[in-house]
Amino acid sequence: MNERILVVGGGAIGGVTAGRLVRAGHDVTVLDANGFHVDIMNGPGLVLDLLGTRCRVQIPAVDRPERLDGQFGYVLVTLKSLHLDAALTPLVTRNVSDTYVSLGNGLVQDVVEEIVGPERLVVGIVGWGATNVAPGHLRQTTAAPFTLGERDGARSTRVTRLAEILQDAAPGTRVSPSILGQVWSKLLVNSTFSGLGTVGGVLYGDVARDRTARDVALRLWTEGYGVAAGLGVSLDEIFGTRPAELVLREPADVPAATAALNAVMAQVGATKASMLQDLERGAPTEVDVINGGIVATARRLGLATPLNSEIVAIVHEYEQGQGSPGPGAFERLAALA
Ligand SMILES: NC(=O)C1=CN([C@@H]2O[C@H](COP(=O)(O)OP(=O)(O)OC[C@H]3O[C@@H](n4cnc5c(N)ncnc54)[C@H](OP(=O)(O)O)[C@@H]3O)[C@@H](O)[C@H]2O)C=CC1
Ligand SMILES: CC(C)(CO)C(=O)C(=O)O
Repeated sequence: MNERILVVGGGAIGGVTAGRLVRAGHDVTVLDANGFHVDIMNGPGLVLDLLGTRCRVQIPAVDRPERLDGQFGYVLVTLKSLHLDAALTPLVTRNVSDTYVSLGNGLVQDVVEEIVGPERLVVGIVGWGATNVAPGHLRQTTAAPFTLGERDGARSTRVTRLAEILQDAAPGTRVSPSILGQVWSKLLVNSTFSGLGTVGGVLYGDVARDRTARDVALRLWTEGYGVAAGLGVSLDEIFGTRPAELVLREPADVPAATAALNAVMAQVGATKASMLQDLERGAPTEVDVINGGIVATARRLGLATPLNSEIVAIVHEYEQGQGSPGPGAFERLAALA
C-alpha cells in the first residue's frame, strides 16, 4: 500500500499535521501556495509551537503541483474552502492519488467530492485547533483527535490505515461509521462558537462567559440542531457531549444546557475561530460553508434559520470593511432571538 502522504495547504492544520507526521517518521510532502512558507519548510524548517513546546521541523514542500513527483497514497486536504477548486483540480488532472481526505470545516466534503469524485473521497474532521502565526511559524493551541470515515460508513482498509497513521499526529484518532453525524456535530460547534467568536472578536470560552452571547449560543445551537434533525442526520457525541444536551426546548432546559456548554468549553475554550483569524488578516472567511451551510440546507428543507443568516450577514459586512468584531454583535443577535 502506498503510504506517501501529500498535505495540500501547509497552514495551521496542514503544517502542524505534516510536522508531527514527519517527526514520527512518515513520508510526507506539503503543497502550499505560499512560496516563502515553502522555502522555510525546505530550509531551516517550520517553527512549531506544539501545545507549549517549541520545535523546528524540516518538511519536503513544493509551491505548485508541477513540482510534485510520483503518486501518493493519501492527499490530506487542509485548505480554506475558497481555495479547494484551484488547488485540487490540477491534482486530479495529474492523477496524483486515489484518496483525498476532506479535513476542512463546514460542509466542505460536498465541494471536495464534486472535484475529486465520490470514489476518491474520505471524510474527516479535525477536533484540535491551531493558529497560523506567520509564514514558517504555526501554533497548535488545543489537543483532540481527528475523526475519519467513508461516506457510506464502510470500515475500508484505506480509512483504517489512515487512522493508524494520523494517530501519530493526533492521538485518539478513530474511524466513525457515521461520519456525517460527526460532520454535523462539528458544524454545530463551528456555526455556534466560531460564528459567535468571530462576530464578537473573542475566544470560544469568552462566548460562554458573556451572558448575552451564551444565551444566543444556546439558541443558535438549537437552530442548527433542528436543521440536522430535519435532514435526518443522527448527531454524534462531540467533545464528550451529546449535541441534544445543548438544545433548548423550553426555559427549564437552560441550566442543563449551560452545564453541557461549559463541558464543551472545558475542552475547546481556548480556541480562536479560524474565521476570526481570517478577518484579522484581511482574508475572506469560510462563513458561507459554516453558518451559510446551515442556512442553505435549511432553505432546502423549508426551515427558518434567522440567527445563522444574521451571522452570515454580519461576517460579510466585516469582510467588506463595514464594522469590526465586537460585543455589539451579540446584542444585534439577541434582538432576533
Ligand atoms: N485553524 C484551526 O484551528 C482549524 C481549522 N480547520 C479547518 O481546516 C481548514 C484549513 O484551515 P487552516 O489550516 O486554519 O488554514 P490556513 O490558512 O492556516 O492554511 C491554509 C494554507 O493553504 C495555503 N493555500 C491557499 N491556497 C492554496 C492553493 N491553491 N494550493 C495550496 N495551498 C494553498 C494557504 O496559503 P496562504 O496563507 O498564502 O493563503 C495556507 O498556507 C479550514 O477549512 C479550517 O476551517 C479545522 C479545525 C481547526
Ligand atoms: C478549533 C476547532 C476544532 C474548534 O472546534 C475549529 O474547528 C476551529 O476553530 O475552526
